[in-house]
Amino acid sequence: MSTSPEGLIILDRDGVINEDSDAYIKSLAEWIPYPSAIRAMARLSQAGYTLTVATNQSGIARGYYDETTLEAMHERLRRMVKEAGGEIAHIAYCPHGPDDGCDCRKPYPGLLRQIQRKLNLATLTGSWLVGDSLRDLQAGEAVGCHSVLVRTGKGKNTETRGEGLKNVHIFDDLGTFADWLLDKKK
Ligand SMILES: O=P(O)(O)OC[C@@H](O)[C@H]1O[C@@H](OP(=O)(O)O)[C@@H](O)[C@@H](O)[C@@H]1O
Ligand SMILES: [Mg+2]
Ligand SMILES: [Zn+2]
Repeated sequence: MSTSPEGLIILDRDGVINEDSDAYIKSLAEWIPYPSAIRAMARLSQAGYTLTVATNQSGIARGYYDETTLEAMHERLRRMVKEAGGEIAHIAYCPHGPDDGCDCRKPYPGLLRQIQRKLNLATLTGSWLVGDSLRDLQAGEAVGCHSVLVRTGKGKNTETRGEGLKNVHIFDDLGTFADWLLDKKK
């Protein structure tokens, strides 16, 4: 099924799909999804939106966990969304640290360009970027996404700081954003 940019949703992971921690999410046991987020992902998927994930995972570069552990988290995420009736088209992650000079660590848009290539899209303009940190929104803005901030994870702090939040839709959580988007689609 081909995707239009407007039908593409790019989700940040930690703090949007699952609980975040200042100590990083270092194991499968520490990866605790928000039940409402899983349900929201299934609803959006069933409504025809293409779901993708773009996540910074500097914990790999820092040696806190490895890519096998990360993949186990993502397998569980894919399975939970599938069991709820939805699917995830692609999960893009940056394993690098802040000093590695990569182009995929948000706020750089490299992960979003990876998703664009994977889905064979000519542009990401008009897609939806949902995050809890300013760097998520900055990555999306760099490629023309609509910016959505959720108050879960670091989102409340991001909102309070207020910097760089022009033209940003703000919702309590992914489920509330899904309600709004699906209502808008009617
Ligand atoms: O929110 P996404 O992008 O899915 O993932 C964020 C995580 O990779 C971690 O990113 C770290 O930032 P630094 O990478 O240390 O700047 C910290 O914010 C951690 O609390 C957080 O768990
Ligand atoms: Mg996050
Ligand atoms: Zn990177």
